[in-house]
Amino acid sequence: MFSIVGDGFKTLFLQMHCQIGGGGPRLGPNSDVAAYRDFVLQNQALIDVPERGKCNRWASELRQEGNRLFLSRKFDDALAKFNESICAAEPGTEHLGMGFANRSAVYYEMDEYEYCLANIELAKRNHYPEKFAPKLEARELACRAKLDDGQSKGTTLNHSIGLNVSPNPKIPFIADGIVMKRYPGFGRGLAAEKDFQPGNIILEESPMLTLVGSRYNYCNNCAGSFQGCLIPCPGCTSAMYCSEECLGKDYRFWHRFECGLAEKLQNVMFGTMAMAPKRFFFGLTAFRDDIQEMMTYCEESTDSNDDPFVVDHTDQDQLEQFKVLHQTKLNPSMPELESVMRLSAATFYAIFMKHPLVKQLVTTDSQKDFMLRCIFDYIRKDTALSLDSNEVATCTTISTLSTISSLVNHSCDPNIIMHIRYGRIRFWVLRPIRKGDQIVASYGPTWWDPQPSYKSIFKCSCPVCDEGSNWSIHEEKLPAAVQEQLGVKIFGVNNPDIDQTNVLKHLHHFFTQYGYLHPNASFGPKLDVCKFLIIGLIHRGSFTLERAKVAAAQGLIN
Ligand SMILES: C[S@@+](CC[C@H](N)C(=O)[O-])C[C@H]1O[C@@H](n2cnc3c(N)ncnc32)[C@H](O)[C@@H]1O
Repeated sequence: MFSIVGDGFKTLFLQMHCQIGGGGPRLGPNSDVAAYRDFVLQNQALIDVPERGKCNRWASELRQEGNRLFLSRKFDDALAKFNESICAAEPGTEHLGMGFANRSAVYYEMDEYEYCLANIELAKRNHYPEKFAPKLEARELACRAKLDDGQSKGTTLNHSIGLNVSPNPKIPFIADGIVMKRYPGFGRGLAAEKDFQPGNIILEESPMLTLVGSRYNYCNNCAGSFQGCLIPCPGCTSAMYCSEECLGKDYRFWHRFECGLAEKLQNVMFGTMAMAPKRFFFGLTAFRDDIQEMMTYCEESTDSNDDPFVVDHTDQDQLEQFKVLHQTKLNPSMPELESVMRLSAATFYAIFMKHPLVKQLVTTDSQKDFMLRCIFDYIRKDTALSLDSNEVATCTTISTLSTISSLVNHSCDPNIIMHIRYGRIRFWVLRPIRKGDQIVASYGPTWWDPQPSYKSIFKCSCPVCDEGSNWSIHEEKLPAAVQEQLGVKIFGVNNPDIDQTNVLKHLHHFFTQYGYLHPNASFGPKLDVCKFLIIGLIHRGSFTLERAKVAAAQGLIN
């Protein structure tokens, strides 16, 4: 789970405990969430922080900081600073153009010429000052010369990172032959109805909702992390997007409720719990802003189907997807978080009820009560349902909520690698999956890397942790032929001259051939190698795809 906790939330939490000691209202883990709401409404002053508006002076200061980082060749940090400056710049002023131009300079130094040209274009379209135009033109010419000289980092993939097996006809982003099943001890999960082989990519889903702690490195809609292409929300300083399409979609389903409240929301954030209001407003939008209709559906359909495989995903019907997600029956037991969840729901309620649009849509007492309870219900469910990925480079956690991928359960002996980044969730088969197997990913720990510090909100029922199962690591020595093959593969992985895609192919071939010896202790490091190779391929592949998109938009390729 996400670890960011806002200062306002901490202050409110302390105040709640002081009041208990001082004879104030007793708010305990079982108190009704309405009592928490009343407490927050009485103490609103404690969480009220001002919003930061667009300001060119601030944009200029941020650009100077970015320039210093650029000169020290800290390019990623410089990009984040320039992004912050782009967000702060007042629309229609030269400060916006200057931010994009500075970003183009970073990309030139990183030998990312397509991204550089894209930013030069953005600078020109956004009032870049005439007096500096020769500098920008010189950079553009130099960039084109580099590309003409064949110095692009590449716009074609030599290894697909998309679904590479036949898709489900109604859900094109998941392999055919996968269904939802209920598993004792796990709840819902994904089951294979046919065999899958190592190397198969069996899911490539765009998350329905995302949550990212860092505003200036990721797209506010899809959580894509292509800093070089991010454009700002024209209305606030807190959201960036990887495309006009993401900007439009996010505005419609979420950002119109969040825009102008970002600082207040950040101040009361308690990790993944911030996903809940997002889900609520996504639902409200799917119900065409008709809170009464949404309320009637949510209150009357308590026994509806929670199997997302019944929904036809080809027509991208957000209402159907919302409905099936709403039906999730998960009710995790988290006694230590009960008060926090209630307080969190109440603070979100108090903040959103000040938004003019929310005030206009949510008017009666019963509608207000529904909004409060719905956000509380989603906080509880989404804490369990969200899938998280930790980004080491930016110290950020990306949380996602989706109809299909959120069904995947954890096992310390995973058969897939789950990768969440660049606006996509991918499931990549690691070791052979047989018809009837549950498809399981690791949420963190594995048998070869148990991660003692890992804390989970559930007691793990996977075969490795379940004392009743007969799962155990085989310590016996492997046959000579296998050992020899393992040795060769390790050599291949460490050798920079060998194409990693081929090494991955060999490793997959190895597991297909000798997978029956799993879980042998000697396999652990190889599974780890597979994991890193897969992550590396997705990383490079995603950048290549993005570079190709940027190049096509520039007319550099067809
Ligand atoms: C991302 S959801 C997976 C889908 C979920 N099982 C469902 O019914 O919707 C994660 C939640 O599933 C359950 N879960 C996943 N892996 C588990 C495991 N190894 N042992 C027990 N429960 C597990 C926990 O409730 C966890 O919070």
